[in-house]
Amino acid sequence: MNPIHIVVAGATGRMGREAVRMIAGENHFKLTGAVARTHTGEDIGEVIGVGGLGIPLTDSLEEALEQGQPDVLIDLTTPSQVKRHMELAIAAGVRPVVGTTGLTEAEMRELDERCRERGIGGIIAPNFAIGAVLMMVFAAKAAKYLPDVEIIEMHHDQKLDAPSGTALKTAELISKERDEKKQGHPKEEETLEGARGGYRDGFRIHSVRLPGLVAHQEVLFGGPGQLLTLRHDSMNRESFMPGVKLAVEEVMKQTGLIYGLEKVMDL
Ligand SMILES: NC(=O)C1=CN([C@@H]2O[C@H](COP(=O)(O)OP(=O)(O)OC[C@H]3O[C@@H](n4cnc5c(N)ncnc54)[C@H](OP(=O)(O)O)[C@@H]3O)[C@@H](O)[C@H]2O)C=CC1
Ligand SMILES: O=C(O)C1=N[C@H](C(=O)O)C[C@H](O)C1
Repeated sequence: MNPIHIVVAGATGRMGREAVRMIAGENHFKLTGAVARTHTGEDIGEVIGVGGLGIPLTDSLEEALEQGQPDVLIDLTTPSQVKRHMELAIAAGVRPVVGTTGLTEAEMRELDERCRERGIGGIIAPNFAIGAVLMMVFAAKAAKYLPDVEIIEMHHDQKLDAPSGTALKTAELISKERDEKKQGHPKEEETLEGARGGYRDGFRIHSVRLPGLVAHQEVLFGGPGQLLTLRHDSMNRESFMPGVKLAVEEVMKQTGLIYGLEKVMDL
């Protein structure tokens, strides 16, 4: 079997360097390019401390796509770059596997059309940690029977977007399972702006940012006399790699853009 050729955008970042390590450790994956704004020309393996991989960093995804002829782009960059990267990849017939958060629903619809026109698959996974995907799916099931819910997501203080992609995806899955319901007291008033969090389909999402955190989420359900708490913790970025590997394997079999890893899992 030919290995799947992969370019990583954001290869020097917290997630990107884990992805490069994961690819280097899999016989059926081959790294063909690495993109970041810094360290141009340096070997990505040397930059992340795993020894030479023979892949120089470039600051141009266009160049990495042309030279490496990859099958898959793994994008782990920033909300401001991800759409342009996906457009470039799809136009070149390269399947995007995207962990970068911050794309709007309208942007995802447009990118889905582009994938279909090109006859290729793409996967956007707001969270690659298998445990986090299970938490989201379990939350949707719980919401059917315990419709009063609030989400608390907690991340490191370098995160650019709030709420997290995981919280938004959890909210979307919950909203599909329960009728819109306005929670809390009808006369409730905030005496401190933002105290009740962001409002979405009748419920609240709260974002915490602190040094020391990695990626954590609690989904709290309340009913008369009872509470159910679903919680997931990523202790490090290695936790996301089995999901990245699964997404790369699955994207080769799909057509159109898939939003959420649960759609390629047997759940
Ligand atoms: N789906 C999931 O499971 C997960 C998703 N994420 C998401 O992944 C993304 C990356 O997170 P994280 O690794 O923590 O971020 P980092 O800030 O650590 O890394 C960002 C990477 O993107 C590169 N980059 C930034 N701007 C550009 C640009 N204009 N062109 C090319 N490369 C660029 C940076 O390169 P340089 O250093 O040279 O600037 C760096 O390599 C975020 O959106 C985050 O929310 C994070 C964890 C899990
Ligand atoms: O920025 C992060 O770190 C993470 N981002 C994703 C999100 O927004 O949900 C996934 C994970 O929570 C880590």
